[in-house]
Amino acid sequence: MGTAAIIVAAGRGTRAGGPLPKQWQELSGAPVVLHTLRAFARHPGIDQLILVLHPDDIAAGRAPSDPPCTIVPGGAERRDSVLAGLEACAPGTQKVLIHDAARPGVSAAIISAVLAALDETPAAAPALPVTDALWRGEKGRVTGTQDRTGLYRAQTPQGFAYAAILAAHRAHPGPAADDVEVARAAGLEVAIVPGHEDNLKITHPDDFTRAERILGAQMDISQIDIRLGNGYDVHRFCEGDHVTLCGIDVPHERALDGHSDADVGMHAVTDALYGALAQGDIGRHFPPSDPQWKGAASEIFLAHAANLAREMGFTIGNVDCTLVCERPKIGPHADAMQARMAEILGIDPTRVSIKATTSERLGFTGREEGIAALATATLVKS
Ligand SMILES: Nc1ccn([C@@H]2O[C@H](COP(=O)(O)OP(=O)(O)OP(=O)(O)O)[C@@H](O)[C@H]2O)c(=O)n1
Ligand SMILES: C[C@](O)(CO)[C@H](O)COP(=O)(O)O
Repeated sequence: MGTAAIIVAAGRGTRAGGPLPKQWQELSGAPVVLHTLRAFARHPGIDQLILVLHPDDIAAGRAPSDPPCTIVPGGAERRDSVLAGLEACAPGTQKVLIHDAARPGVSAAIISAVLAALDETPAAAPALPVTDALWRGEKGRVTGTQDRTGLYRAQTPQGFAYAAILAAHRAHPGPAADDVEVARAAGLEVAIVPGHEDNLKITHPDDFTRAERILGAQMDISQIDIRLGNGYDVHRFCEGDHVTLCGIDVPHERALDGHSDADVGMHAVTDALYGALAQGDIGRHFPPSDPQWKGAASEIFLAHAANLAREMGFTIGNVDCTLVCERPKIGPHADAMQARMAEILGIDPTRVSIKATTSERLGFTGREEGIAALATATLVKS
């Protein structure tokens, strides 16, 4: 529990406007605050994550459950929220990073740079040198110029030796623009590490468009958790007049034998999802020894696997299923199977592929003793 990250998200975002405080508005498919939390959750140097929320947002049930974090009610001013977060750090905390939820574009490189600088100084923060000319102005007129030498634009995460910043915050008498100001008032030396333009603080309505662009560009493969799973299943033929494949009843002179409805395609896709999640297989979640699953519709299994994926924070990228049989012919039913599978999975049909092959009359499928199915599924968490 050596290094904590405190994400302050208890402001009301009045300057940004919108139907919800800025940290709850959607950006690239997730609330701003979730992008920020994930950036710290996936950094290997962070041991504990503390999220400071407005009490109204906690009461409204907005606190996220994934990534796992300690939820703390914030205060009226930013520094009240920071102090609440500091007080909630686990015993033994050595270093702490304090970051605005409103900066979702923070990179792993900035987090690493601040952490590394803390090995040398009790405080460190990212900043960018001012590059524009600076004026003073009044009533729409320039009234003077300001030398920009030695001026920086401060960003977060601002990092500190934990005990030192806790004591500094507890002792600080008045307002403070940021935690560096509090640290300096307590006499701490603060190192400057390079900030980045992409680490912008969403403050005004236009900033959402910029932040969306930045997050879109940042979504590189190294930041996305992609899981691949495979599934394989076989059911033998028995007496009957139809087979159920990928949720569709297909007329046939035989049926498939099984404990459930023997939907071999749906079972393979279900196992591919469980496999991608490293959560075993259908048998583990729905034991064949349990009589309640006798003759069960396989969509129960598929829906369970899809919901489990969502609960674990994944979206289903795609599924691809190959049915192996000489007969019945799958082609005429493939579109209906695709639509039904997509409906159960809760995804767009363009993400579902159902295809078939014969085995050239070789083996048990070639001899029409049964049907086999193979499936692949991808899951994505960003
Ligand atoms: N009482 C407060 C005020 C601010 N913050 C957080 O501090 C960060 C930086 O503050 P700012 O950008 O000023 O956010 P708001 O106070 O929400 O914005 P505004 O001033 O426009 O209302 C934000 O992530 C904000 O949620 C906080 O945790 N508690
Ligand atoms: C902490 C900060 O993000 C550093 O730039 C900034 O001071 C927050 O400013 P605000 O006045 O709360 O918008």
